[in-house]
Amino acid sequence: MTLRVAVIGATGRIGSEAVKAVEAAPDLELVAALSSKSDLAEVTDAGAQVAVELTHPDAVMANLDHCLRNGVHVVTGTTGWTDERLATVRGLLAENPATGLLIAPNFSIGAVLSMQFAQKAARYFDTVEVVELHHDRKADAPSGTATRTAQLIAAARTAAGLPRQGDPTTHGLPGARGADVDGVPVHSVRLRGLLAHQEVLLGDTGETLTIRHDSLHHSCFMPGILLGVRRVVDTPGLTLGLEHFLDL
Ligand SMILES: NC(=O)C1=CN([C@@H]2O[C@H](COP(=O)(O)OP(=O)(O)OC[C@H]3O[C@@H](n4cnc5c(N)ncnc54)[C@H](OP(=O)(O)O)[C@@H]3O)[C@@H](O)[C@H]2O)C=CC1
Ligand SMILES: O=C(O)C1=N[C@H](C(=O)O)C[C@H](O)C1
Repeated sequence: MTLRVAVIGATGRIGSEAVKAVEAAPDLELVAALSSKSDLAEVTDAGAQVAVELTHPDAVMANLDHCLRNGVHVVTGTTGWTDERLATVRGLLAENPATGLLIAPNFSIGAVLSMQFAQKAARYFDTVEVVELHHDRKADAPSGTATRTAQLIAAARTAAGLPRQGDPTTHGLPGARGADVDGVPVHSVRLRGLLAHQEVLLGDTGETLTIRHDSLHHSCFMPGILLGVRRVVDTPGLTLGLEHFLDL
């Protein structure tokens, strides 16, 4: 029995790669491929069981609303998540309890591992900052990955009883110290030629630790997307992060 899959955002940088990956998977069948010009009804009309949603922070909520209300499981990597947005999708899922939603800030196995390593290291270093570097067409900053990484680090620091780290800056330009994500400074670089890269810099007396990950091609996200598609159908409710589908 093959799983019927729709890709929403099929003309995009990652969506076009996802189309190829789904088509190449023997256990999956691509039944719809949508762009910004498509009607969302194509997902349901095609009988999709799972939608892979890779669009834009302005579009994701309407796409999830349509899919979840119609019992279509969703795997999304689109960014722009806030507590309010998460509360909205939790509400939608409560109304459709048999349906699964995976929100993955990053589908690359290496990126997921680097986030886990950073979370593990966080308690041992008094100071930590995140630098993310992306291509020059990216709509959101900080990246979804960097935001999630900083949140995981901040939670680990709190659990270990570490205080919020101080900032010695008394003279500076606005933005020079990056965005504050739960007390962790996050710096965003946008540069033509890059794809997606991140460094977590941890420092304490006499030593630093740098955890770096580089995505060099969109193919790196495909094993994670395919894993998400196969697992989400048996995982009702919200799963936040691909790590929950990995045997880490
Ligand atoms: N979680 C992860 O591992 C990854 C996540 N991402 C995230 O995925 C998202 C897409 O990234 P990327 O592929 O680079 O973006 P692109 O701009 O290349 O592609 C966006 C896609 O979404 C479609 N789209 C845009 N607006 C709408 C809309 N209102 N309704 C329906 N479809 C729409 C576009 O259609 P059209 O061609 O018609 O404009 C296009 O197919 C971003 O949020 C990015 O951060 C990216 C890589 C990895
Ligand atoms: O826009 C991108 O390209 C990416 N977006 C995701 C993010 O914001 O973290 C994942 C990856 O970094 C690529």
